[in-house]
Amino acid sequence: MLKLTNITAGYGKLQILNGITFQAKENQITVILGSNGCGKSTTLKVITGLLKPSGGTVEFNGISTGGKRPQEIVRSGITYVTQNKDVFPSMTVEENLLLGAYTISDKRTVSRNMTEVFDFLPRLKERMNSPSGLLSGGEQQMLSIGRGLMSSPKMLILDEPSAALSPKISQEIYALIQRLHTEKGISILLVDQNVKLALEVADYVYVFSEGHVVMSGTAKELREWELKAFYLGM
Ligand SMILES: Nc1ncnc2c1ncn2[C@@H]1O[C@H](COP(=O)(O)OP(=O)(O)OP(=O)(O)O)[C@@H](O)[C@H]1O
Repeated sequence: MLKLTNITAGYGKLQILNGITFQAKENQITVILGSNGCGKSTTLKVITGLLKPSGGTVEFNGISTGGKRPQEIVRSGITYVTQNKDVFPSMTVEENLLLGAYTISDKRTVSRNMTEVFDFLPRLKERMNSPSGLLSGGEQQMLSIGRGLMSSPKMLILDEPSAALSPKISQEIYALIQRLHTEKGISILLVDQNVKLALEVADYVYVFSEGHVVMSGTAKELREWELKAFYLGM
């Protein structure tokens, strides 16, 4: 389980997170929602070690990740799939996938993970020798997720997995997210502007506003909460 307690963080003098407390439980899909600029990505940067919080604690499976470098956090089982599908366009699909295994030194594990990714995402196998820049937007998002899988994660953190994708492709990506959960047993923490799709897969939801958690509950509870219109524009 991932547990954040009273996290404060920001950029220079600008404080963005004003005491964030939440949990993402093992084998669940946890979703963070909230309007632009409320601190969702900043929270993910704190969890993944890219941004040092000014206060509070982050624990993964009972062990503090405070002070750990990003690659140590990846080794502990948390892998970040960043926004914008940042694949390297001139490198092939296979080469991009190999980059995701940068924390693993054992070649047999890397090769096994590659086989598992190709079994799980056969479309990537078909395109393994293509430059990644030739893939469609949805395939690039799939490749970003596949690259995340190369590090043998226990928890995948997905930042805006449906950003800039058509409704149909967004649905495909969400179906893939559910398979990660049900077929591979990977815990998921995701942030998305697509409230409808995110609520369809969520086990538990946190809503942020101005660097605070302002609501939390199951997706069903959240749908019923009358103030959702105010925070989520639904
Ligand atoms: N590197 C940075 N330096 C200064 N300010 C930043 C930096 N990164 C983000 N911010 C600011 O911090 C605030 C929170 O940004 P954050 O990316 O966490 O928001 P978000 O909730 O993920 O929003 P969005 O849904 O638009 O991605 C924003 O006002 C943003 O402009």
